[in-house]
Amino acid sequence: MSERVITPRNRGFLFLDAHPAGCTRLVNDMWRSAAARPAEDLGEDAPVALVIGSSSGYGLAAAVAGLARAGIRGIGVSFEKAPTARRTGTAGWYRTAATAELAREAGREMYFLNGDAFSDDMKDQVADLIEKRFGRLDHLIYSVAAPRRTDPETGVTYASALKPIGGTARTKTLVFDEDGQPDVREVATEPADEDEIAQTVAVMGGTDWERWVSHLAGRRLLADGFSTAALSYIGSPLTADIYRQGTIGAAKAHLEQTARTLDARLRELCGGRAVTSVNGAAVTQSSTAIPGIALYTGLLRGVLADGMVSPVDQLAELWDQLTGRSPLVTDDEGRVRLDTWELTGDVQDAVGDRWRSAGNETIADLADLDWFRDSVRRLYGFSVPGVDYAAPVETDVAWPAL
Ligand SMILES: NC(=O)c1ccc[n+]([C@@H]2O[C@H](COP(=O)([O-])OP(=O)(O)OC[C@H]3O[C@@H](n4cnc5c(N)ncnc54)[C@H](O)[C@@H]3O)[C@@H](O)[C@H]2O)c1
Repeated sequence: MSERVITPRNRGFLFLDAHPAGCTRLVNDMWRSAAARPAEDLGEDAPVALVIGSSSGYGLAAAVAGLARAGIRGIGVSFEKAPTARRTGTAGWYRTAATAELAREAGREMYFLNGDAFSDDMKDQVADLIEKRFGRLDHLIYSVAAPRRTDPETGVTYASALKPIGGTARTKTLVFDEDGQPDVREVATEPADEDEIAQTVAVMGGTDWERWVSHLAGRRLLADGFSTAALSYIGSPLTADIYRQGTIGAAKAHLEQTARTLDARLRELCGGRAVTSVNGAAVTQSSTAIPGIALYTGLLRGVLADGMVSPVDQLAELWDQLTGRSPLVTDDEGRVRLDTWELTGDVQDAVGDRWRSAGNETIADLADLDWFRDSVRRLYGFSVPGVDYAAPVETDVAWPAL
């Protein structure tokens, strides 16, 4: 037992500790929101799903919406750090424990594995578990965001870069100083060289997703009608230089091309499907690291307020499409578009106007800064309504047992 009061300590958008009670409460709130049309208990017919990146952001939304709404059972994979004597566990550690508890209460068989999804060892562990417990896999959601990937075949480690391609990008950004005051600045990012582009594609492109599907197909675990979706982002012209036209955009283009190749293979192999799911902007640990995205998301919230569609609501829609509750609709590039609320002309015009006039004097009126600050803190379980932060809390929470 190691109960203590946890106070937030941060450097910029990164916090050193996470609050277990806050993380748990957020997962519970997501569950309630996704279960507006709860799934019936399908027993042995319940879809078997694998969610890779299940502890955070869109992957967590996939796991929670899948369990609460689509009635899935299956496996979640993520890479999180355990609590130690000095530090709490990572937020994803506590969110995974909370997700597992909700799955248990709902009577859904769900296992969580902690380790490197890029490794062959993790692919073997997952395949063994599917074989032993479920016999088949119906759905795979791929939602990994990582700075590095070691290729298991060569041992080479690739690092992703967040840079423009072809020329220097100047973008406005939003940071907060030590007193929490907003600071809108312009930053210049030098263009990536060919090697940085290739390395980013090697980390965040479709290679590992394709390896997962091939691995599971090789073990004959893909059910008839198997479907898989990998998460992607397009985003606004305002962030295009650094995002969609930049190194990460090259990786997303590779991911989307991988989807088209996989789709053709799976149709032939098992009547299956592979798509990318293009989702809207959300405050996550990964997205706050991208220059300009914090400002953009704060302004977007300023324009849309509650009209922003949460990750769990977007993923509930994705599950409806993957499980046949509603038809699977793709654009002409084979992508499921859950980002249309963000990219309408009206919304982009309004965000663009605000972006151009954003400065230190105007930002508080243009962006929803309180929402943005709270959203960042909530990534670590802080600023969650209803949690008593003055009370000691148990940090030594066990990873869900297999
Ligand atoms: N945040 C956004 O605005 C946004 C919008 C649209 C699409 N997306 C896409 O969603 C996907 C997930 O991004 P996110 O923002 O939810 O990220 P996130 O940082 O919130 O979550 C990343 C997840 O990946 C897991 N992970 C990282 N490295 C791993 C490894 N080596 N092995 C196993 N698991 C690992 C983490 O544990 C975590 O569960 C990405 O493809 C991203 O491009 C994000």
